[in-house]
Amino acid sequence: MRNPRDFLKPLANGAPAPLLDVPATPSRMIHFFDPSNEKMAAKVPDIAQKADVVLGNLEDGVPADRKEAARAGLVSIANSLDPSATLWTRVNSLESPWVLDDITAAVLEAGDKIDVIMLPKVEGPWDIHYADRLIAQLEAKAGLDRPILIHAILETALGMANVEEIASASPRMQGISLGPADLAASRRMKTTRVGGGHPGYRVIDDPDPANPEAPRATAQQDPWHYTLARMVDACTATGILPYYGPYGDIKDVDGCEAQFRAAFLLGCVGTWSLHPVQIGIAKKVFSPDPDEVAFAKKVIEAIPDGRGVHMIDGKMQDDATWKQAQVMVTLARSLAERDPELAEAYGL
Ligand SMILES: CC(=O)SCCNC(=O)CCNC(=O)[C@H](O)C(C)(C)COP(=O)(O)OP(=O)(O)OC[C@H]1O[C@@H](n2cnc3c(N)ncnc32)[C@H](O)[C@@H]1OP(=O)(O)O
Ligand SMILES: O=CC(=O)O
Ligand SMILES: [Mg+2]
Repeated sequence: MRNPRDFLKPLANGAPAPLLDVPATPSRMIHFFDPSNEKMAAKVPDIAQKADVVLGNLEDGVPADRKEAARAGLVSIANSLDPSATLWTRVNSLESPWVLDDITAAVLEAGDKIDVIMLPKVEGPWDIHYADRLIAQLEAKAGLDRPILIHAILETALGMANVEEIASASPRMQGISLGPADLAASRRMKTTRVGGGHPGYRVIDDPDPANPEAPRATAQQDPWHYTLARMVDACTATGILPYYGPYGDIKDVDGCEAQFRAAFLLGCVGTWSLHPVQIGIAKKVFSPDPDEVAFAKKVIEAIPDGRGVHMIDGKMQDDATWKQAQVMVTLARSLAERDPELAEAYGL
């Protein structure tokens, strides 16, 4: 049991007070880079002008002999990046030999520049409680005046079983991303991919009794549907934000767009981009379609108080569709405030 009156008190003397609400700044794409890779790191200042969030990755993808260089690179980039950029980091997992130094360096040496620490392989609320207290102690030591938030990656079967408790573990929680590669391994799924579908995971029409030899229509299904839908509910129910995650087939831009769109339609606010080409895909998908926004505006204008039943363009609209229209227009407005091109496309 935790005393609810203590929920918004800092976990260490001198640490900043927790936030009541997750900041609603756009995070349609969290662009990953390896801070130990000089070529990639050199591109970050430019990429930070295009991507909503840039993330210095210290975990998987960074070889063991470059973990320290990646940590040092993160601190150096944090302290030289344009302050208008939004910087996150992904630290190594909690059982690794690097994570204590990762979190310590991120908070003590760049804590005023890093908004969110992404924690991989979170298995239950105990992992969040550990990181929560540690970050509070370090924030107090660094004299920070705003809390650094935690973003969990959902990538083990146990984490999946505890997703609601993870989402509600602390007011420091910002959101959760799906980690389809590690989750597939943890679940013993028989795949060798980073996210996306699989040609073997499909449904097929029944045979035609009149013509049993005729070809049967078949279609690939989304193996992440259950996971994403449950994650979206856990996040939304607790006031934090849900994200898709990585799509590893960089050259398959259509597959990437389809996977991102499925996540967007289910309620995710953003995704990861692993390669510069995925930034544009994420921007296109996670910014609502101008035609949908125009229809949503029409619904709101036609039903200013959101009540009753109405026919608009041949479709029944009532209190519930009015709320959907509000979701669409609120998102469009928040993006339009920062992006003149979208403001024009949405007429906002
Ligand atoms: C399951 C998980 O945990 S996913 C998260 C961990 N993985 C990652 O973060 C992967 C990040 N991305 C990458 O490492 C790379 O994009 C790769 C390995 C997938 C592909 O890299 P490449 O084969 O070099 O791609 P490509 O040749 O198209 O790159 C073109 C340019 O973009 C740069 N680039 C590629 N990815 C990135 C990136 N994420 N950020 C910045 N620059 C990048 C390359 O350095 C290259 O630069 P150059 O033109 O100066 O030589
Ligand atoms: O970390 C991401 C994953 O898919 O695993
Ligand atoms: Mg992973």
